[in-house]
Amino acid sequence: MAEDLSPLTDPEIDERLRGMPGWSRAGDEITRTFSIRYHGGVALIVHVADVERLIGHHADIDLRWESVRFGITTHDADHKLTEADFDLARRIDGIAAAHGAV
Ligand SMILES: C[C@H](O)[C@H](O)[C@H]1CNC2=NC(N)=NC(=O)C2=N1
Repeated sequence: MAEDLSPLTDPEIDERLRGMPGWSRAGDEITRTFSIRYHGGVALIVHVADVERLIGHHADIDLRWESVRFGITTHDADHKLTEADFDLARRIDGIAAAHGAV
């Protein structure tokens, strides 16, 4: 899938985050932590991984007993933030909601 991997500017990043409650910027990645009990988190990750494989964009994922943290940046853009990161984040929000993660 041809995608625009040009790094976003700080104002563009801030503008996108304003419409994505729960997500925040940590350096050159965006991150969100969902509360969900362990086995729910495993199922959530499997679902997210399926979508990541389809879109060719992957998050760093931290699975714990009561939470799952996603961190996203674009490796191919020298680990800068691009539109692909926000696209994946929006997809994760929809999947997490379907799994009852908050
Ligand atoms: C060939 C493969 O699609 C690319 O290496 C993809 C894989 N997943 C990726 N994930 C992320 N987060 N950034 C990338 O630049 C990236 N590139």
